[in-house]
Amino acid sequence: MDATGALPQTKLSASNHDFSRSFPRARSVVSVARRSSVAFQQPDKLRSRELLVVSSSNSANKGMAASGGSYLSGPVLKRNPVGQAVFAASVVGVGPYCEGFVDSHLHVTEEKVGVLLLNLGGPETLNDVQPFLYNLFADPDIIRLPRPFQFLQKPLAKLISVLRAPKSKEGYASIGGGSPLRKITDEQADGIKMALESKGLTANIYIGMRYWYPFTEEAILQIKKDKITKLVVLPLYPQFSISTTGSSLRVLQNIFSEDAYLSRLPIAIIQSWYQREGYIKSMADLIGEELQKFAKPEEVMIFFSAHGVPLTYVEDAGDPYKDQMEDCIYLIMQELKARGSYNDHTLAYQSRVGPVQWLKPYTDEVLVELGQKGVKSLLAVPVSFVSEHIETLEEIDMEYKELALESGIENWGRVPALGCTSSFITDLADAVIEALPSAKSLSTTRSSSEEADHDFLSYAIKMIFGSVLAFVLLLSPKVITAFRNRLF
Ligand SMILES: C=CC1=C(C)c2cc3[nH]c(cc4nc(cc5[nH]c(cc1n2)c(C)c5CCC(=O)O)C(CCC(=O)O)=C4C)c(C)c3C=C
Ligand SMILES: [Fe+2]
Repeated sequence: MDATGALPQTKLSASNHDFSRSFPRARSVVSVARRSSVAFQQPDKLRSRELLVVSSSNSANKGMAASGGSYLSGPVLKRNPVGQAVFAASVVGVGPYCEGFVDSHLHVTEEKVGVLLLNLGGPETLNDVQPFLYNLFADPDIIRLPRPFQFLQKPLAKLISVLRAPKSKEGYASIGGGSPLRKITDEQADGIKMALESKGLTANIYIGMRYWYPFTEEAILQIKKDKITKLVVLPLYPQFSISTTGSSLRVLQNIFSEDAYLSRLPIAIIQSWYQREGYIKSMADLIGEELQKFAKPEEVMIFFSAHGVPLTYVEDAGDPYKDQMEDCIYLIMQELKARGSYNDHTLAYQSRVGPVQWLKPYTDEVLVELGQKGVKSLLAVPVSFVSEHIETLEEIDMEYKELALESGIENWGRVPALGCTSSFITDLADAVIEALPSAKSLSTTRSSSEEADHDFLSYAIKMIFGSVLAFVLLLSPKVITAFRNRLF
């Protein structure tokens, strides 16, 4: 932290615009996870047999990689010559309950599984608001300056954070003086730990926030101290966006690539999980419950409101966020239909910041339109985030509700964020267990560096054109006025 309370930025790599390319294996994690929803091999049966341990030889690992991470054709099982000392329940290689392995010299080593939950973080007091905003705006995945202007990132972050702080503070003051995010994430972490334990996996759970305590950097230090031997990274965002999961993964990439221990640590990254059955069903449960609170549930318009991103993220940078969001809504609506609910629904994007265009339609505009069209009952569903936070508690519950009622909507409801809903937490635990066998160290994924170099060239060309455009735009008085109106 510097004097402003801001987190020192980690060094950026040349491939910083697209972390997922540097982790080509990570892309397949979700699909592997889905394919391998085959149950876990019954640990109890194995417990009663002779002890089995896995050879951690490279050939076994290669076999696993070649098979797309499927643990059924993965590591070679061996009888353990030093069995008595090993973990009786070890089912490594036939299931995800990785508890122990034998290294190439037949030393018994304990597998220590870690789960790193990535989240945004939020100011805990009103004094935290400005430094929190500084950290957010200093993130090159939040304000994407063309490369030649990146030296302006921190001064700009300082300026915007100072100017925006009063408005943000008002918002945080109205929800009790700070963000509830840390408390809720702590509870989710405890829930996941317990759910994993009930499924036979003991794991340390770490929380890594991007913009406030406990910072991702702190979590990684702890992971090192604890000598974790396998790590699953689980962002608490159902859908992937460059601005959220992408940004957090880039922090990880920067730290991991410069640390010998971390670059060898087998790691599985769950990049998005909105399509998991457990998540979709949990969302449908919550929506179904709230619908029942209306006098005529079938007449209620289901209004999905997602956090927006600037349009350029999707159109120029290839952010999959919009596609994933639409897919997510489709899956939730399918689930509701399967349960006999055929409500109308719509999706809009909220919380835009700054003078640029964001994903449309905008939540506030759609609410007004719906009211004018005669919609009388509306159920707001926050869908891009799984905890209550300022944008549910203040923006939706206060601002949008007021706007909706003013616009002619008479019956308003809001679905709570998933928080610690047990079916949801259980599903996240399942996601961890399913991802574990595909954990692979960063050092073995280095072959992607050539790809990154190539990307860098095309990125540099785009940035040169982008910088000229941005320069012209930044000097335009109209833009400056718009900026002032929107931000401050
Ligand atoms: C999927 C969720 C989120 C996306 C996408 C996202 C993008 C994004 N956000 C900003 C600017 C701000 N976000 C702020 C708070 C905030 N953002 C998210 C989630 C997403 N952001 C959450 C959960 C929170 C709240 C945390 C809390 O304290 O409860 C804020 C601060 C609040 C405010 O002043 O309005 C800003 C600013 C941008 C620019 C962006 C994409 C580029
Ligand atoms: Fe945000």
